[in-house]
This record gives sequence, C-alpha cells and structure tokens, in this order.
Amino acid sequence: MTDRSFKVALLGAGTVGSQVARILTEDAEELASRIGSRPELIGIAVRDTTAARDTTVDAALYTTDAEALIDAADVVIELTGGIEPARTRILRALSGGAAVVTGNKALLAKHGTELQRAADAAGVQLSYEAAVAGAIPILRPLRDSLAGDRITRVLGIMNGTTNFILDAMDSTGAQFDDALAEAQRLGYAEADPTADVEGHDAAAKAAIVASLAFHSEFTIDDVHCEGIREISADDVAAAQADGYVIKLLAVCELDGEGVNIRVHPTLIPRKHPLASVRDAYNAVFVESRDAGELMFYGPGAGGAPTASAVMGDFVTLSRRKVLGGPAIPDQSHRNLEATSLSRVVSRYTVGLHVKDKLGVLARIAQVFADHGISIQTMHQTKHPEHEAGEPETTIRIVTHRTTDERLEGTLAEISALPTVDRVTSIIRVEN
Ligand SMILES: NC(=O)C1=CN([C@@H]2O[C@H](COP(=O)(O)OP(=O)(O)OC[C@H]3O[C@@H](n4cnc5c(N)ncnc54)[C@H](OP(=O)(O)O)[C@@H]3O)[C@@H](O)[C@H]2O)C=CC1
Ligand SMILES: N[C@@H](CC=O)C(=O)O
Ligand code: NA
Repeated sequence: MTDRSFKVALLGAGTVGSQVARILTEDAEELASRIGSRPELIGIAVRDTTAARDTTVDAALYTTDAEALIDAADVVIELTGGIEPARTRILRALSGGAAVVTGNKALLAKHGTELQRAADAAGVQLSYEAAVAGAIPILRPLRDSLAGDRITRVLGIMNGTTNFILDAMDSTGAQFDDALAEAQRLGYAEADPTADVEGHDAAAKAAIVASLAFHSEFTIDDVHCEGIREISADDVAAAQADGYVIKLLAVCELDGEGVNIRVHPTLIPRKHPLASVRDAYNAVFVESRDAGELMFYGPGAGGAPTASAVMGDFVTLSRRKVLGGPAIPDQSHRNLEATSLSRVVSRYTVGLHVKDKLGVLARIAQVFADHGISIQTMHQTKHPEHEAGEPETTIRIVTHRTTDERLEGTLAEISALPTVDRVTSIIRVEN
C-alpha cells in the first residue's frame, strides 16, 4: 500500500503551517504507514517566497501560486487565515474533489455552512479540529463520540491569549500590555490581537462548537461578545479578595427552544476546575443528558500543538480517501434559533465610582430593590481625595440571579444619579 502516494498542498507556513510542513517532512515514513499511502507534499503556498523559513523543509516547495497547487492536490491543508482568499480557495479545492483540513475559525464561523455544503455536494471530507481549542480534541467528540447523546451546555476557556493575559494579571500582577506582548511573542495571539482581546476569536469558536453540539447552523453573528480590554487591575484584585478569578468564558447553552451563545469575562470561584486553567491552556466543559459532565483540557494555541490537531484530521481523512467509499455528509439539522442575551439569568458583580456622600449607598441599594434585583454583597473602597477636594469611593456590588435586561435598566437609572460618577465594570459570576 505505502508504495502509492497522494498529493498534499499546504497553504501557509506561519506559526502553524511551518510546524505542519516540518511534521509532513520529518514523519513522512510514519505517516505513510498510518495512512496506507505516502503523502507527497507538492508545495507550500505563501505570500513571500524569499522570507527566511524552516531549513528542514525543501526551499523549492514554496510558491505564491496557491491555485496551481490546489488544482494538483488530493488533500489541501489551509493555514493562511482570514476570509478571502481562503474561502474561495477552499471552495475550489472541494469542488475539484480534494479533501480539506483547515484551522480557520474566522472563516468557519462565518461561512461554515457554505463550506460544509460544498464538501457534501462534492462527496469529500472537510475537517477543522484545529479551529477550536488548538490541540484539544473537542470537535470530533462533539460530532462523533457524543452523536447519540443530547448536549445541554458547553462552557469553555477557548482563547489562549486572553487566558494567558488574565492569568498573568492574576498571578504576577502583570500589566495588560506586557502580558499581551508576551502572548504575541509566544505565537498564541492572532496576527491582529484585537480578535483575541475583544473576544471575537472565542466567539468564532463558540459559533463552531454550538453548531456541532446542537446540530444547527450558527454564525459569529449569533454570539453575544464582550472582550477583556476593560478588565482592570482593580477588578482582578477585587475578584481575588472575594475568592474568585476572572476568565473569558464561552457559553453555549440550551435556552428554551433555542440556544444562547455568548462570550464574556466571568468571575468563577477559585475552587472551580476552570479556575485552575493557567497560561495559554484551554478547557471545555460539556454537559449532556447521558454522559453528564465531561472536561477537555490542553494547549489551545501555539504552532506545534495546533499542528497536532491538523495532523490528526489529515491522517483521518487521508486514510478514508485511501480506503475509498463515500465521505460522511453533515448530519441532522435541528435548526435551533440563537436566543437573545437579555433574558439570560446570572449573578453579576458591578463596580461603581461614586461621590462619598451621606446616603449614596442607600440610594443605590434602593434602585436595585425597585428593579427587583437582590443584592448579595456590597463593598466600599476609600479612594484618595479628588483634585477638587470632593471624596470619592468605589462600590462593588454582587447581585443574586437576575436577567441582563433587568440589570441594564437598573444601571441606566443608577448612572443618572448625581452622586454616581460612572459604572466601572459589569462582570457575570458563574458558580
Ligand atoms: N497560531 C495559533 O495558535 C492558531 C492558529 N489557528 C489558525 O490557523 C491559521 C494559521 O494561523 P497562523 O499559523 O498563526 O498564521 P500566521 O499569520 O503565522 O501564518 C499565515 C501564513 O499564511 C501565509 N499567507 C497569508 N495569506 C496568504 C495568501 N493570501 N496566500 C498565500 N499565503 C498566505 C503567510 O505567508 P508569509 O509567510 O509569506 O507571510 C504565512 O505563511 C489561522 O486560520 C488561525 O486562526 C488555529 C488555532 C491556533
Ligand atoms: N489566538 C488564538 C489561537 C488559537 O486559536 C488563541 O489565543 O487561542
Ligand atoms: Na481542537
């Protein structure tokens, strides 16, 4: 079997692509025996063929002609990122009969349905385990291992960069910018880290996870998304003092007849298993009717770990291609709708910057009561005197469970009080 070969085109040789090129080169014999046929790397598409590259890979393989490579390939591995030209190139590969592996979550979260339909129509395989939580096998378990169960909720830390930043702020007191620069140096952050920091990267992953977990079609536009840029050292210290840690969580949960999908900073108790997820590690909790609670943990970003997920997909779909037979088309569609955040019930911590005057606490507590929100705890921190001599203070309130809609109305009224300077933070609390 292994004397036959099949042609592989690699698009991209950056953080992940360079590691995939290395594995395809160094492990060629081992891969041939696992697949039952020899993968022949026919070329690597990049933007700049003169850039310094990994010397273990044949320099003659680099090209800027991605289309020629795609047209000649049996399997295409797309690791360039972004929407275009990646979308057009993947569609070209699929319609030409090539199986495709990609880690492009931004593309899948926007055009996943179109790509999957193109793969089904061509009778070829499209795999993207690397797109969510890097090396962690999570999409295959959702799609295959749990195919006979009913998933009720998925809760996860799905972005390595923001976990790295929040962990550094929590454990070493690092400043946000320094922690972000280190995450970029280590290859965790996207080329433009806005997608990480603003939560868009985690939101893309949440859309992909929710689509597989709930057998429906969701895009990133269905995900409510808040990032971590507003999280201050004060928020981190206050969370610590109360026995919490702040994490950027992605939550996908059944909500009546629909699914609520959201990404936001969340306070979780330090004894919660997700609180111990450090550095750029990711973890995904899956709750289902029959299996109960499952936790998937591991490196969620970085070149080699992500390449591991790419190679897992590559070996699986190459083996299937070598064995022959039809590709397995996308499964049942329940077509659940995405629900609005406004009715989601949770606890909140709210930070308020106020004038330190007689009755200010009582007035704020009254507004919460008027809106039917019960306060669990209220802390006041004394600030140095204001320039104009007027004393100021920060109040932190932890509420009992309420809806986003109700909290919004409450804070609109509180913000309008003459004694309230501003709302400094609103963070959800999970138990
Ligand atoms: N980094 C990570 O930890 C993870 C990344 N991913 C995903 O994997 C994919 C790749 O990420 P990463 O390796 O970090 O990205 P990089 O930015 O490090 O690398 C991108 C590569 O693609 C090439 N490229 C970009 N545009 C084109 C184009 N139009 N034509 C040909 N080549 C092009 C670049 O060429 P050149 O070298 O010439 O500039 C470069 O080699 C993305 O979809 C990302 O979201 C998924 C999980 C984790
Ligand atoms: N930028 C992403 C990379 C993996 O998907 C992250 O930080 O998790
Ligand atoms: Na994964």
